[in-house]
Amino acid sequence: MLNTNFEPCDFVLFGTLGDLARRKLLPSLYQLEKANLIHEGSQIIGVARTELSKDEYIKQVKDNIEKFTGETLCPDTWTRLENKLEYVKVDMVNPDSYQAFTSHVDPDRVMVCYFATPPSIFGDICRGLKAADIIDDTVRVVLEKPIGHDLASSKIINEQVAEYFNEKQIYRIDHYLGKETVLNLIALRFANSIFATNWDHNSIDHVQISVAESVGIEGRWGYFDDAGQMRDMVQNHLLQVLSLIAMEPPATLDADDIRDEKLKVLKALRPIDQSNFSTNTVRGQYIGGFVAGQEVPGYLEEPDANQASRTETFVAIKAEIDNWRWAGVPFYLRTGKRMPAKTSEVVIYFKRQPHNLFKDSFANLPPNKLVIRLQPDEGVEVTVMNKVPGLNTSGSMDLQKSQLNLSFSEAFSDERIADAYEKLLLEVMLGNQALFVRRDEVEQAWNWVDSIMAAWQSSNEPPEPYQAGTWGPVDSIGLLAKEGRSWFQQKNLKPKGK
Ligand SMILES: NC(=O)C1=CN([C@@H]2O[C@H](COP(=O)(O)OP(=O)(O)OC[C@H]3O[C@@H](n4cnc5c(N)ncnc54)[C@H](OP(=O)(O)O)[C@@H]3O)[C@@H](O)[C@H]2O)C=CC1
Ligand SMILES: O=C1O[C@H](COP(=O)(O)O)[C@@H](O)[C@H](O)[C@H]1O
Repeated sequence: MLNTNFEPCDFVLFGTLGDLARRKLLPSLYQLEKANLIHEGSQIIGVARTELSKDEYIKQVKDNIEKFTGETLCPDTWTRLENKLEYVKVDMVNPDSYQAFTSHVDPDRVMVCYFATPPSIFGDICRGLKAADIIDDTVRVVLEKPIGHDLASSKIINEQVAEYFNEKQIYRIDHYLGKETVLNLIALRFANSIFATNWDHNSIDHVQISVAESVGIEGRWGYFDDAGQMRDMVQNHLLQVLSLIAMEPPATLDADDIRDEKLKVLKALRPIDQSNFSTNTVRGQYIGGFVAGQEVPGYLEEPDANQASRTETFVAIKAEIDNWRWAGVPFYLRTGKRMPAKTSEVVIYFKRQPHNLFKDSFANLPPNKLVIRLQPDEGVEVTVMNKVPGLNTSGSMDLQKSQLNLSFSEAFSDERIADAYEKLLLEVMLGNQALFVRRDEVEQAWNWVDSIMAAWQSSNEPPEPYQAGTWGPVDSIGLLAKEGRSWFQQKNLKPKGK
């Protein structure tokens, strides 16, 4: 993963006036500039179809950065960033209009083209770049998720881009791969022999991956209703996290070594189809309720809602990985909107001790748990049993469950936790693909998800309602309860928006 390619580049942001660019990408570029991580010779070229002067664009960028970072801008950082900004109006579906932008880019340096646009025009952008004769080996393209709607449509998009760029030039974003705590999964697993040697079916009973959101669909009915929680979260973020937890040790931290191992996990996922979906999946849709004491509407009462929608806003799945390491170890996945709090964690439940020496104080010794808090309150916690200090006359040893707790904000209080997009934008500028998803991974993930969605569709059953502000439909509790297990519950959670 080591890379010293810190060199000037032309960073071209297609869709610079859109929601993602305003909320995430431009604020992340500001933070990178603040940390002196954008080469002084680089420039940032915003592209959209609206007529704007450079000054108007710069003003919009400044307003958005202030709004979405919530910071008063550092004058020196802003001046450096402002001097790098340029705006070009391009109608991205018209190849002739790309000439407008050739005079702004330097053919002798790396060009990063970030496609923050609907995926339906990724192919048009590639064609336009070709028409303007600015494609060569130094161009990198960044593709936003979701890549397609299913396997077939993702193949079409991937093919369209592959006509112009080879896989080494393509950076597919999954912003979970830029989260510090997700990256830490690699460190935790492979830099600590205590975990590395206990990471399989001999030691682990089951794994839970939960990504709960307290927000609803944030005014994105059009996009979300077409996608649903399965395509929006499971196909990408949850399966990427699962792959990092379950993969074999890669030979090195090079991009393809890691991606080869993740792909093997995705290929080993046991198919869920019409024959087994009802015992292995639960889907839900929120109805009105209360989140953080505030009344919120149900999914079908959201603005622009189609009352007949059967789109799922919650998914729980029991996934199984058919390989040597994970035989018999369920991976329970759960994600939903309008849950009581925004909280994501991976919980590894180790197996119980084979024999209980402490029956007098603990009839059932609880299993050790490794809790990896992805967000918020990022950290790692191990639940252990220990002796309660003190003397007694009974001859028994009193035990107590305790936590070994590493909180990132306490342990690294001098370090700011960077937003995932900051990390990913930096990596693409450095030309490191390790944190980006390869085409075969995306397609394999779609393959698994498509089969579940087809089974749901053929069943013709609606999603199970759950009240906003709860942890999802009752059946999701049953998914674990029928196997004598229960979902991990974080304590002291504070509801928090996006
Ligand atoms: N928003 C989010 O939170 C997330 C978004 N994504 C993905 O990021 C991508 C962008 O999403 P988002 O920002 O929400 O989308 P928006 O619709 O808000 O923005 C799209 C941008 O693309 C430009 N655009 C669209 N069509 C054309 C065209 N024919 N010619 C020129 N410009 C065009 C628009 O320009 P103009 O403003 O001038 O009309 C606008 O700047 C999508 O692929 C989405 O799935 C992924 C994760 C989260
Ligand atoms: O990609 C997406 O992710 C967000 C959740 O991301 P997080 O970093 O806030 O956990 C989700 O709300 C959105 O619907 C989805 O498109």
